[in-house]
Amino acid sequence: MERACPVAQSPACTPASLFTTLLLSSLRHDGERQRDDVKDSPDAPKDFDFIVVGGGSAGCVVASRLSENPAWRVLLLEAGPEEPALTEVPAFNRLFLHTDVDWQFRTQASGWDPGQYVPRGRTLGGSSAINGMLYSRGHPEDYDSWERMGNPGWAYRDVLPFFKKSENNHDEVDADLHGRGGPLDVSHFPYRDENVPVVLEAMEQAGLPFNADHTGREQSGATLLQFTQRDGHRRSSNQAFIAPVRRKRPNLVVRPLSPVRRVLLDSNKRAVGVEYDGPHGPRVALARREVIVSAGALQSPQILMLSGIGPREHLEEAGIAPIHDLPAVGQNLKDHLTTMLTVNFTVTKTATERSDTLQQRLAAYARYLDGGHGPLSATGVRQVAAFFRTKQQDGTSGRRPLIHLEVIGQLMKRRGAAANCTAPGEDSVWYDQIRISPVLLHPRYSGQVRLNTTSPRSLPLLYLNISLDEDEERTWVEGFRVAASLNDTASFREAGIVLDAPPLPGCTAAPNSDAYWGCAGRRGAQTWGHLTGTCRMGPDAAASVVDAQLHVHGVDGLRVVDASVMPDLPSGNTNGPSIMVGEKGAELIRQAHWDNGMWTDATPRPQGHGSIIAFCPASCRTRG
Ligand SMILES: Cc1cc2nc3c(=O)[nH]c(=O)nc-3n(C[C@H](O)[C@H](O)[C@H](O)COP(=O)(O)OP(=O)(O)OC[C@H]3O[C@@H](n4cnc5c(N)ncnc54)[C@H](O)[C@@H]3O)c2cc1C
Repeated sequence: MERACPVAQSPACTPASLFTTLLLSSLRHDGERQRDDVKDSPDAPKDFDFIVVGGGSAGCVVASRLSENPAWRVLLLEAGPEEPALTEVPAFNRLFLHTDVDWQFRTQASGWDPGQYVPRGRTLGGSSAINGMLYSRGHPEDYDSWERMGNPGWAYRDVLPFFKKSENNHDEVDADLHGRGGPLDVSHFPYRDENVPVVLEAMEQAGLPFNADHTGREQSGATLLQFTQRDGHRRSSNQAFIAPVRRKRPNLVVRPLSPVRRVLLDSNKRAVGVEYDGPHGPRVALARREVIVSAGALQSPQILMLSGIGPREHLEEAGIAPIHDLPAVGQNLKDHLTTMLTVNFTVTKTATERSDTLQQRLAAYARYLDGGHGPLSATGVRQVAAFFRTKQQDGTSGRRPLIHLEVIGQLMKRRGAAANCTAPGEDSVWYDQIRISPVLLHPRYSGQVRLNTTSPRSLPLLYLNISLDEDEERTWVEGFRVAASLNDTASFREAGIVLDAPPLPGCTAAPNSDAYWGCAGRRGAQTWGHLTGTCRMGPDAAASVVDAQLHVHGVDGLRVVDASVMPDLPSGNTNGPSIMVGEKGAELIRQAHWDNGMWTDATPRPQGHGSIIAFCPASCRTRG
């Protein structure tokens, strides 16, 4: 996930900076997307029907869907800035890591994890603005198991309509399973990297049959992935759900650069508003109906805890007065497990377009600017993946896969114009190495999120607790072995793509042995950015945070709607599922305020600030 060079920070990156500036000036301009709603003066109205905290994958959906009703005033508060224009270039999907639109979390050492960087989007669009854009849903059995955990309404048959509702699929796909006409464009990239068919063929030769649609009836197999993009331009949740309606809906107020400090509760444990830092100072906004927390799996539990909702002992130890004891807040942090020490193949022939010369690079930029064509409109060989069940699963009844093979291009040799710096995206679209990571989709361990300080500005502490039992290690090693077996295929031989498995520092085992791959997994173990589960959905307030309606147990007028509510990981990337949670959450909210064809007004408007100040510091009483 690491970017090779900090673009626009050193003179060495000048060519990259030049190109990005050129592109930037040709793409839509950030300023155009701003509206008066950004101006958050103390006199601005502060009463809303709904307040959505966090404008990420799920939050943008919730705010967009709720504001479809012109009678409801909806406030969307996002901690980060407007989405930068360059996020739309697929090849630059790693450009924004380590920048100010990335929260740049670090984990605490725990289990096999010595401490590592964890990216998260900090901008309108959230992580969907900086992610790899891969569209996945996981397996139908994932959602059936959510229902079996005590969450009625979350089985596959129930969530499928919400996946379809969002989707505007442009490819030839089964209409029973895919949507057309939704706000979120999904399709294959328009540009096909030369090695895409080579890797797909190698996978088939290695026993992974081609599957035309891994989000269809069957997930397993080698596949050409679909992405949240249209004509070579990223479609973040912001681009899909907020940007098209933002100017048209006076009842939707979007405030970037407005981190929420906490949810305000009245003395009946009812959420009545939020306290936040606007660009022009501290503010309070009030919600007549509900507050919806959509700040993602790391910050939704942080906001709940800062609001006094969480494990009593931890809150007291952190110096927060507990208002509602909810032990599961911040627990059950789950993620897919990948590795930095991947199965690497050297591309020995010139099998991919290289940025060897300035002319080639300029040509690529020109092709992109002319309607989104060429290598910059895609993510190189990353368009291919495979999902499969392992031998460990033989004889078991479930069909969901345990391994995802992720394929990435990487530029190892710096040549020609690229010698100065690996420009944004070049490492994925002009590469001389193919890296395959076997991703473990259902590791059993779980971590936690804890408060670091009482300041909303300080990032919470993350413990991944990575560790596998012997069974899981065997499964993972099988993933490495299948990836390495591509070396024995005619497809790779003919294309001159050769396994490169050198001795690994700290691993004594013979290269390409099971022990060698086991060591690569253990030493390279890292997050895949699919953090979920910290406000887990379930029926029991002792073991979960929200119920199947996404209400926080024991608190009125407060829901969590984002990846944090997932009670278990889906068997695939989590952006599509987070957007589905947003769609379903918005519908649950809509139904709760809809009675006999009338919008209900059952929720009493809070009377001034009288009921809130019990939990509001003196400073907040004077705020606008
Ligand atoms: C680098 C990376 C690559 C990934 N690649 C893929 C991929 O290719 N495909 C895929 O399906 N998934 C991918 N994912 C995962 C996927 O993007 C996430 O699972 C999904 O976006 C989570 O959605 P969310 O709504 O829960 O949180 P987010 O989208 O992270 O949104 C949370 C939002 O809340 C805001 N926020 C936080 N605290 C506050 C506060 N106090 N006040 C106001 N706002 C706040 C944040 O700034 C953010 O905008 C990737 C993730 C990362 C980080």
